[in-house]
Amino acid sequence: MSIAFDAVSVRLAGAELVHDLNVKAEEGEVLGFVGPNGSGKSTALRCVYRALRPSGGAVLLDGTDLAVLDPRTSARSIAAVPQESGNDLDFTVAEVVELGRFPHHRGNRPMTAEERAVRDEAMLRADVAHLADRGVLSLSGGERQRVVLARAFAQRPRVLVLDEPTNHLDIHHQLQLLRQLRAESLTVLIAMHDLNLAAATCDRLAVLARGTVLHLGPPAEVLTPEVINEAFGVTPSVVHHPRTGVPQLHYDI
Ligand SMILES: Nc1ncnc2c1ncn2[C@@H]1O[C@H](COP(=O)(O)OP(=O)(O)OP(=O)(O)O)[C@@H](O)[C@H]1O
Repeated sequence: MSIAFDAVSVRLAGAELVHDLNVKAEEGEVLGFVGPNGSGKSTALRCVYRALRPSGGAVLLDGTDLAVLDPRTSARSIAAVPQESGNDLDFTVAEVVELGRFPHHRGNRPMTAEERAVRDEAMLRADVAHLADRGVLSLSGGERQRVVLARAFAQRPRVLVLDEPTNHLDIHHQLQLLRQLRAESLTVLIAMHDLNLAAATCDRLAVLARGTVLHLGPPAEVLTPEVINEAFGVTPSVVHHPRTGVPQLHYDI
């Protein structure tokens, strides 16, 4: 499924946080959102997983305005790994991951064996199966992040929205997640601060600044010293990965 921001703007507390946002992730594409702090990445993504409603324009799921879909319907297609999960109840890991099945349920039926298998597979994929019976409040930051990821996998979405999903993960789990995202036929919207990992992961990057897209294109086109300087006010040296050819940025400290 595709996701498009069609002239999206977001006003909150009298400020325009996002404006004139026009970008479309095609089915199966990994689209990265990069940009300085406060540039509107999270605000834009929150409109896709419906934590925020655009004040102008629309977010389109395969051409349909999300605003006309009931939340449970869109949640069958769109899963999110937000920056903060807001989960401060001491559920077990298995219980939190089960919540991912909620949009697919009718009423309060107990989980079927098939549903449990989906949950268990999601826990394995996010490497939290060994934590299934632990309370989430007792987990480390990275473990908790992987539980939220498992919940999103359990949702079996067509579109996955991830806001800085690697910020608590060790390098092993960062690479595991980013490889998984590339291997799936999911449409992925991902906000990232690590531009080198973004270059290796994303088909295209949207560079945001001051609430709108400054540049959009494949990593090799947008990760140039000029664009990085324009967006972040620092000038990197750009080299290319010796095996993959992906652009990688280095900085003088
Ligand atoms: N609820 C709110 N009310 C007022 N301003 C807000 C609100 N939420 C976000 N903002 C402001 O909107 C701007 C964009 O925030 P957003 O979180 O989208 O940026 P970001 O690009 O994700 O930043 P970061 O890289 O720091 O995570 C920021 O200046 C932020 O302070």
